Amino acid sequence: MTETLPEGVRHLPDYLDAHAQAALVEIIRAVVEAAPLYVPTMPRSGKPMSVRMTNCGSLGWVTDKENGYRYQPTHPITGAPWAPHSGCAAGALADVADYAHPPQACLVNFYTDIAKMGLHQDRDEKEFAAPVVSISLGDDCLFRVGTPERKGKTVSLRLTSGDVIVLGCAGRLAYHGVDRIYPDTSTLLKKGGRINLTLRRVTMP
Ligand SMILES: O=C(O)CCC(=O)C(=O)O
Ligand SMILES: [Fe+2]
Repeated sequence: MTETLPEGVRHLPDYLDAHAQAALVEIIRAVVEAAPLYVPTMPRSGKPMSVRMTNCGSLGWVTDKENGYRYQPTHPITGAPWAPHSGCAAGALADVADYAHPPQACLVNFYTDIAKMGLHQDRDEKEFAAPVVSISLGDDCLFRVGTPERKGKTVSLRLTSGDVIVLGCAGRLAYHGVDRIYPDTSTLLKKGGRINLTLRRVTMP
């Protein structure tokens, strides 16, 4: 099956080899130890998301009932500053992004077998000239991506461990989401599940 992706959306299959994936998992393990995964909740409704999250970098993306979607320099539960994302895949952004400045936020999403993420735009940043770069690790998922219009046509593609998705230029505000996880499709994570790292530039340089 060949996928025709919406304009500005790039899929780089097997971008990270097995060694690079394992190294990244070790880095994420340390990130999660310092900044535990927490259950994000939706603005206003307070409905819990099925994905658990943490961040590294100078800014982290968080959400809760009271204050909604935002970036902040500290963990919402522990209050501690996020650990720097030195080495945490920041190189990937530099390599694929055609953007001169480093990412500030590295969002870590953890999906169990039943977790998913509804169709949304990444638009809490001030700088849309920088692409969003997203890395998949662990179990496969069914990723859906469309256009910057909510009702635009979408295409679905299966992402596997090591794949990278880039949302840039006309695709920077493309709607996207994760419809499902395919359990037990990777042995990278000992307890299974899927990790997604999303690297973003937040402020204007
Ligand atoms: O898990 C993914 O592949 C997408 C994550 C995402 O879209 C987000 O965190 O904004
Ligand atoms: Fe997103």
